[in-house]
Amino acid sequence: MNTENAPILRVQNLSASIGGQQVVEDVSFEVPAFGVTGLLGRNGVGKTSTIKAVIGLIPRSGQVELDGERIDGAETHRIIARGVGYVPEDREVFSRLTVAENLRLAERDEHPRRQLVEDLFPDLVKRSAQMAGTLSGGQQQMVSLARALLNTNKVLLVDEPTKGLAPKIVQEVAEALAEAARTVPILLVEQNLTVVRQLAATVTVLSGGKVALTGMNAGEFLDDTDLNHRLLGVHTGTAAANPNPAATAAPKGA
Ligand SMILES: Nc1ncnc2c1ncn2[C@@H]1O[C@H](COP(=O)(O)OP(=O)(O)OP(=O)(O)O)[C@@H](O)[C@H]1O
Repeated sequence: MNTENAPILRVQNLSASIGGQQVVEDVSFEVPAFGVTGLLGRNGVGKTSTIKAVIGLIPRSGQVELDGERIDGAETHRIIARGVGYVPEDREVFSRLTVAENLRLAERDEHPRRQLVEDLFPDLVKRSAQMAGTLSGGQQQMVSLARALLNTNKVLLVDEPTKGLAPKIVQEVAEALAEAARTVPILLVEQNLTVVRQLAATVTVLSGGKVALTGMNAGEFLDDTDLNHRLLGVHTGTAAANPNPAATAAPKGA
């Protein structure tokens, strides 16, 4: 049970390799039990790999505690069942199933939170009979988020939810995440710094597979032009700037 101020997720000395190459090196950080925590860094620094290592999708060493209990020895499906919701970068909807079928397949709890999901995503209710593969990128992102929110999770790991979406849809996804964060703490990998500023209380920043800073107030980080330039490669002041221009330059299907 989470006691006040105890982190919901504690990652210590996490290392992971892909194809024999170390992509996460001795990473330690905590995710508070409330609100949104940003996991930031330039392209290729190991953000996705860190999330995958936390849930055992890639081989890892080190210690991961969920709500005070070790999960680093467990298999991915058991970690998910213990309350770690995962919203992957590429959304991974079942394109040949309907929206309703995608959601039903994700239901794990005896009493899935259908009402919450319907309230958050009214558009998905209207589209429940539509094949998920024919949805826009933004709508697929909503399906992906909705699937994670149907179950009662202790924490959600959300990987680049606004990537490739048009600005208006980015805002819709951000608002859905803000609502979701009222019910579950979120670790958010996000390149869009406007979204980070809007949602995150604190940030951990990776650089070259290692932690460059952790637990810093998000607003203070984003206001620090030098830090932003050094760690993200962006000049802020224009905190709306995106360190990965491709992420907003080419909205796909949104
Ligand atoms: N399947 C893979 N095979 C080989 N190398 C990989 C694979 N996936 C990731 N990597 C490498 O691991 C490193 C970390 O990648 P990762 O996707 O974790 O970074 P990231 O910070 O999430 O990047 P991005 O912001 O571009 O998604 C990179 O050098 C990448 O090239």
